[in-house]
Amino acid sequence: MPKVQSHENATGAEPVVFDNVSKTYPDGSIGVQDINLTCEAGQITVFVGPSGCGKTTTLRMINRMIEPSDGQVFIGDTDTSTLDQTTLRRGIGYVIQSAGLFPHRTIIDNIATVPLLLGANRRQARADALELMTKVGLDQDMAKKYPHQLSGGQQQRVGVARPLASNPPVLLMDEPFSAVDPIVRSDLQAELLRLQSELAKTVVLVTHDLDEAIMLADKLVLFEQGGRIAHEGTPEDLLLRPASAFVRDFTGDSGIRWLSTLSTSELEPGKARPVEPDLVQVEDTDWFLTLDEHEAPLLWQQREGATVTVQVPCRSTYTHGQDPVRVAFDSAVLSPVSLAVATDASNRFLGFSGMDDFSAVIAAERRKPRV
Ligand SMILES: Nc1ncnc2c1ncn2[C@@H]1O[C@H](COP(=O)(O)OP(=O)(O)OP(=O)(O)O)[C@@H](O)[C@H]1O
Repeated sequence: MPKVQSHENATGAEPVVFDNVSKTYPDGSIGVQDINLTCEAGQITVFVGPSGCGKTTTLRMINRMIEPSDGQVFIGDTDTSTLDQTTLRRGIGYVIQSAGLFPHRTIIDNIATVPLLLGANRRQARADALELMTKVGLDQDMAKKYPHQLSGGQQQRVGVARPLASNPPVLLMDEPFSAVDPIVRSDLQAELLRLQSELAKTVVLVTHDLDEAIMLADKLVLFEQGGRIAHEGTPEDLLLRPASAFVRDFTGDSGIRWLSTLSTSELEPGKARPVEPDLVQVEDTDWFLTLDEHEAPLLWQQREGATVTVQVPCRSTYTHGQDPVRVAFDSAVLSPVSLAVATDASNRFLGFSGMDDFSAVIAAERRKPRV
């Protein structure tokens, strides 16, 4: 986890600080009450919680799409209420669920919108936009296309690239990935983490998906009914040390979810005896794993001598050091010998990991001192 810091970080990102902030809507509805919270500079803070508990209200008070009724919101040392809204929003990127692109502008012009509005040189703005397309994983061939010619996931990548064009220190994301299918969604999540490791913005993100929150968050903020914060901390804090019964209920299956925060890099895949270039045996068993010509896992086989008696496809593997222990656990549960199949980033077979290996990682993690 990145080290917590409250002041401007090396990349110029600044913290967002809520000081006793409340919002009551004109009809008397309570949006949030007494929010005291720091979204640390250069980190991802994720708001989760049941519907109607104030996540979006809190997010939108940062760029003053919603004005607080009480209290102050700071970006760095600046009280946001002292800035005019245009100046404030220039420093804050905003990504929404449906990408919110201009339908009649090309992708490149969509991305370059804000720099052009601010008077940037057209050629430079477009060159920057092309570079950003690559950064968010979009093919530059798409530059001249219109939003409706792109898939939902591609549009959402443009939705992320557009605010980044003005290089804002703060990026707000309201359910950014909820309109796309699960596979695209996990690609976009991985892309966001990769981008963030490079850009280190102060990101504040709202999601309904607790697993997404656990994957992305440096700090998780769980809201509860009445617009109050039930618990804030690292994902591990919420999962293993819930502050209340509400937090415990909300984070159900917390032990399994916690495995999403543990790296597989401490596992040492083994237990495999090479038989032929494309065949390994699980040590001390009559089970074998066949490999294809690129050494990628292919089939589980049970053998009696040279006869294959059972054969099932190997459908679940984990990428060693890249996937979390939860993925390895899943692979073990789905394998006929209760062993996870480890591969390298090129999907080449590395070895097997078992429940005892996971237990060792969990025990080691539990022994680590808490800060
Ligand atoms: N414009 C408004 N006028 C009156 N009440 C509002 C308004 N916007 C939000 N609220 C109320 O404020 C509370 C918090 O709403 P908010 O949208 O912030 O919740 P949320 O946690 O983001 O919900 P969801 O997960 O459903 O998007 C709710 O009770 C909601 O009904």
